[in-house]
Amino acid sequence: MAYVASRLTVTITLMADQEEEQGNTGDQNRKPQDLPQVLLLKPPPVLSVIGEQSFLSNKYQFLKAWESPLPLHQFLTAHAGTIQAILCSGSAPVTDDLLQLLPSVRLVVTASAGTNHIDLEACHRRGISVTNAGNVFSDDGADEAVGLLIDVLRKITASDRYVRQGLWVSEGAYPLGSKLRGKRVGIVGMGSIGLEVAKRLEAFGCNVLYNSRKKKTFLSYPFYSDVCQLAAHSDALIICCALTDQTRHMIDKDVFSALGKEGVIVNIGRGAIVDEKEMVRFLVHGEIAGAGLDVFENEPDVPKELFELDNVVLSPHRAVFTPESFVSLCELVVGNLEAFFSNKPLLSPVMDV
Ligand SMILES: O=CC(=O)O
Repeated sequence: MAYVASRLTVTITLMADQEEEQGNTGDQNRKPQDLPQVLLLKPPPVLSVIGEQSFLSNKYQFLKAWESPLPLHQFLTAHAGTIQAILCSGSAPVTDDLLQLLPSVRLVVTASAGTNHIDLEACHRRGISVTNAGNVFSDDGADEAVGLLIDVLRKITASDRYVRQGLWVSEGAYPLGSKLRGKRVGIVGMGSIGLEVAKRLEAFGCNVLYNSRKKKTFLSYPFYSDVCQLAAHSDALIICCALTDQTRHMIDKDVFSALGKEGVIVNIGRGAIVDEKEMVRFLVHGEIAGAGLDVFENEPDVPKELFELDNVVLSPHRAVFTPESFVSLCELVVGNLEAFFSNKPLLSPVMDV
């Protein structure tokens, strides 16, 4: 945490120095009620790590809905005409109904890579720009994906449990895991996280194949437009794509059948990309070999059947979060707000209207 605090202090000091050089210190002297209003519906995870003081720039008046004694609807109605931006994360959906209540909103900044909690169509229709976490989470997401794959293949956490329970002494050797080198790994979603996963897997000597909305002409990995075909040619599938209407339950029983008894699935995208009931059924019946899961359909509820399975590694939706990535996120969020309120191009636009 000391690392985070010191890098952040450097960043904030640098920003302050630059502003002084530009003679731009006026915002600090403005009364809070004159500053642009930014709504927070729920505290994003980054807040508890970075701290409010550092995350919430004093150039804006942040309205924290969860701190108000008023019921949410009343709170929003009271500020309806003045809220210009929303800062959100996956835990607080930005729906068309919410936006209807807030006619002055022109920007939604999400502190997440995924945007499935935002009604993008409604934002587009209402002329609202949207930004996300851009590439700041790509390294950590890719590290976790590869970590989960290695864990499942080499049975790392399962054998850790075995040793801790004293079973090495009473039962002898633990069953061997299987080799990573040479495995055919199908990446579903070749965005910035998928590309980082591919780089890492190449270094481990795997054969990378992929599925994506479109073939990437700059990549030489085999491309499969059909995810079942990808599964049929893969020893493991890593899900890194976004959750959209097109990808919801895209990993279904046909994909699991194509992956087969020796196949492993890793999901760091969103739980609902996978038909979770089918995945549990395939795992329980030994019809796929294992799973490494950071995301689930109804978080924080995880299907209880998975707790019994030693070939499943579970993680509480934290693949992309590290204090270091939160520092970069913090800079990006502040940068997007600054860009928007000074009519400059957004730093990580999902939709710039
Ligand atoms: O899951 C995390 C994110 O979308 O940032």
